[in-house]
Amino acid sequence: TTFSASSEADVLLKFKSSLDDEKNALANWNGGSPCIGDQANWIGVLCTNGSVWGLQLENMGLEGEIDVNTLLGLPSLRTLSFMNNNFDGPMPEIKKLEALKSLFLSYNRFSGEIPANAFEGMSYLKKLHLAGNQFKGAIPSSLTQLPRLLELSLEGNQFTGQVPEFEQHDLLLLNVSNNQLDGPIPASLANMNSSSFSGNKGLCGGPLSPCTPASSPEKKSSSSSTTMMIFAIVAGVLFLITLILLILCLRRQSHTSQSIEAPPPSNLQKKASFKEEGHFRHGSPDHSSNGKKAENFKLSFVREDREKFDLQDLLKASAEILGSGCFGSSYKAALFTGPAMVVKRFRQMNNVGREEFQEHMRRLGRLRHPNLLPLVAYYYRKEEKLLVSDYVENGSLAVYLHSNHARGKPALDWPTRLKVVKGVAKGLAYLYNELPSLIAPHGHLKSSNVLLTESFEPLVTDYGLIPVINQENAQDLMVAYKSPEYLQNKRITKKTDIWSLGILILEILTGKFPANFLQQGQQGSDQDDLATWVRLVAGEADQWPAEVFDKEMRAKSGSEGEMLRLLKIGLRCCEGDVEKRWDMKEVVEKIEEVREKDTDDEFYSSYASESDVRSSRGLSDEISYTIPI
Ligand SMILES: Nc1ncnc2c1ncn2[C@@H]1O[C@H](COP(=O)(O)OP(=O)(O)OP(=O)(O)O)[C@@H](O)[C@H]1O
Repeated sequence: TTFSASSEADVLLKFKSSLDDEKNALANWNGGSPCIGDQANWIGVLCTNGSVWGLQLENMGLEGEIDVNTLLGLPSLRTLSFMNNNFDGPMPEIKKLEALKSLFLSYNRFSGEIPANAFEGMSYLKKLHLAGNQFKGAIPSSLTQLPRLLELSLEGNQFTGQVPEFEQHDLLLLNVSNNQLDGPIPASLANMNSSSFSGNKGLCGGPLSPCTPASSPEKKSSSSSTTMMIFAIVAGVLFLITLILLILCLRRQSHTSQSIEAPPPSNLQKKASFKEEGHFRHGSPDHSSNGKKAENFKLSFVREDREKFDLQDLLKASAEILGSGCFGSSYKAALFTGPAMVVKRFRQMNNVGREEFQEHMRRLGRLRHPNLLPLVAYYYRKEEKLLVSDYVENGSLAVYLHSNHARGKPALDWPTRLKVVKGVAKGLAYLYNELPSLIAPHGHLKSSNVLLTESFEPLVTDYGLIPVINQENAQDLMVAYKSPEYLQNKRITKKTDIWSLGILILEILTGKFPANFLQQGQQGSDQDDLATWVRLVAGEADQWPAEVFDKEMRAKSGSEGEMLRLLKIGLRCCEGDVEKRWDMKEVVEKIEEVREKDTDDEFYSSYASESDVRSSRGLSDEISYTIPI
């Protein structure tokens, strides 16, 4: 049976009706066909031949029910991603979608046990990502029966029991770290990296330390009753202490809850022609009665060369939310006569007083480089700060790398990706020169902080903020604090930004989202990042590591050597040992040496196909394709 486009539209609309789309992210799911040929007309929909083959509804603040039965009406559906939303409740009954090849549910709030047979019969499933939820109980045994499984990411849940045997599998990626698993690691997984298992107190064997009699669950259960009693007493005392601390904490909170849960509405809110009250959960325009004087809305400009305006000027036109990051939301607001601006709201910025803040903003305002997005103005209030910069029409690199399908735009090709890397490296080198007093002059380099001009020149943003960010929050918020040196030694160095650049390069080349590989805010090793995955996959390939590169990246034939060279640079930047890691100067030099191949050969699109790409490509012999690990 062929399904007409209109019936797929109906299916999707029915699917949407059970979702809770508070941010109205799926606003353009209204009329027409979701797909026109291979192009998506609706956001988050992936299309092939006029049919829906995937849904990529990520970072949209979605909640509600994932109505699997309705999705059965999409016969070409092969991939589903609901990563980074707010879905909760039990694992959806996904096995009904027998033809599914990949499922990404990481970083939601799913909970409860997953039935042992939850994945039974899913003979096409290759990738299953459930990281960062609250699943508990045993790892479902049906996973071991999936004939095509390649990637299994279960980290950051509360799975208990033993790691099952994956005998018939050639898993490329396995991560069960940060759960509550115990017992020996099965022999079939013994050659996996230790980071795949770290953060489970009871696991042993394989790449971890050898199992001792005490680590065997059977032995544990036969412990003498005296040990049990001592344990019970200690647990009881601990429970009491926790209870007392909790009560004290609650008391303290009740004193401060005014400021935590309902801070006074900001001037921005009060003035808000912003209609999205939901986005200002902590206050609404209704509370704006205590009108303040206009001078309170005054922006402080850090550049002389810009026309001055006030917050009111910005807010006369309606504002549009661009997205919510770690610190708060960013809004696009248009001046009446003049360009659109972006106002980014920061809450965790009370590290320094007004004077010092002002001085630092002025320092940032003096920076000028073709690859830096200039800071234009700021607004200071004790509780929150607003930073104002130009709106960049083309949006962020993150969107180009991870949602291009949804936007119906072609994926970035190799020359463009190389140009972006070169520009970012230059911007970073400039920051290193101009802000020598900062340990990590950028501190927050990631793909959503790289904006693209019309000609795809990168503009780096959110730089130089480490000195003004609250130190107690920085660990949860900023990229520099996810580096191996911080996770291991609580140390940030002059080379920490190089690590972020390395991860960014690998993200650009692989098309993979680095946060999926990071241990979310947990103390851990440096082994869990995207670089580890690249080393693992590329190291196992004895030829050109096709699996590593983004399949969507188009390039002229013969570019492989240069692509590989950049991949190796990315890996050198991610070197866990800071001493061995390249410094800024070295990295920029190496990146500059990478050239885009200058021939008129036809474009090939072999990365777009899932079939074996090696045969379709003329590999030149002089290049070594193996990655030294
Ligand atoms: N000046 C700008 N022009 C166009 N888009 C922007 C601009 N600044 C930010 N954006 C986009 O708006 C969205 C939200 O950005 P924001 O900076 O608030 O969060 P983030 O970068 O995702 O996370 P973080 O808060 O950690 O920096 C992102 O997709 C970002 O790329």
